[in-house]
Amino acid sequence: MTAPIIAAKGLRKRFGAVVAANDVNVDIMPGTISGLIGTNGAGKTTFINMITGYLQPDEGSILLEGGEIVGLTPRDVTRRGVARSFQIPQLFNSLTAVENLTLAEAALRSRGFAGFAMLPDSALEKSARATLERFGLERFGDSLAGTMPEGIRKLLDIAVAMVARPRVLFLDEPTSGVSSEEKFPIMDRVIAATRADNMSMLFVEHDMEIVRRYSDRVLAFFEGRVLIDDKPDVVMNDTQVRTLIIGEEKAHG
Ligand SMILES: Nc1ncnc2c1ncn2[C@@H]1O[C@H](COP(=O)(O)OP(=O)(O)OP(=O)(O)O)[C@@H](O)[C@H]1O
Repeated sequence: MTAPIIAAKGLRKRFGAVVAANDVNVDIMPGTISGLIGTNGAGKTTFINMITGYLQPDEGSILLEGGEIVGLTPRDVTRRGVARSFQIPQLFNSLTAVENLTLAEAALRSRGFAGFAMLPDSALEKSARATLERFGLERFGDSLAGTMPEGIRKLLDIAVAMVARPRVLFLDEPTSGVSSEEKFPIMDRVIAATRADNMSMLFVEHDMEIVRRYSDRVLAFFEGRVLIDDKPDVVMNDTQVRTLIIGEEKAHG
């Protein structure tokens, strides 16, 4: 039997009276794409924050290929092969696309922002341009990140996360804030890159058409718990999911 690449067990997290994670158990299998859905405040971002080291769970364990990662810093989690994006792109707006990518790579290779010194490195630039090509962004190489359309910024932000060549990638609302015509091309690029590297990917998404089309399995969160974890059709047709989540998400999106 294949072992999960990530096994989250018994995760709990409270913020005062709010229980954001209430005994969350999730296995992520190698090479799979998981959609994560849930109402606003269901605990989706909290879950990603705990896995990627941005939040420490109050209780529970997160195993990456069998090794505990609770307690590691975000940087150390990234170094072990788990990358992420945020709801809002984390780009340097006054730098070009190539500079954003080379900076990310330099920072990974070095131990911090001493990486700035490595910006003119032609090998880094070549690698950045190859990444841009992979995402169909080559014509934006010399554009400033702050001047790009939102869909391009989202894609560039994901490309930056992938500089680490992660084995597992977490995307927090990769298509939020972009037009409905842009959503599918963005997902097509991201999924192609994910599959080409046999990466595991989990993405938070409010658009049910995107979830249905791109997920191998879907996790539905409600009030800090996993309501159901199954194939997309099973989850989408589940009565509780339809009543508690999909109805509300239609209004949301
Ligand atoms: N740092 C924090 N301090 C206090 N409360 C928080 C904090 N982070 C999250 N919460 C609360 O925990 C609950 C879960 O939040 P979370 O952001 O994980 O939900 P979500 O499912 O990602 O929602 P959305 O779809 O709106 O992004 C919410 O009630 C939220 O207000």
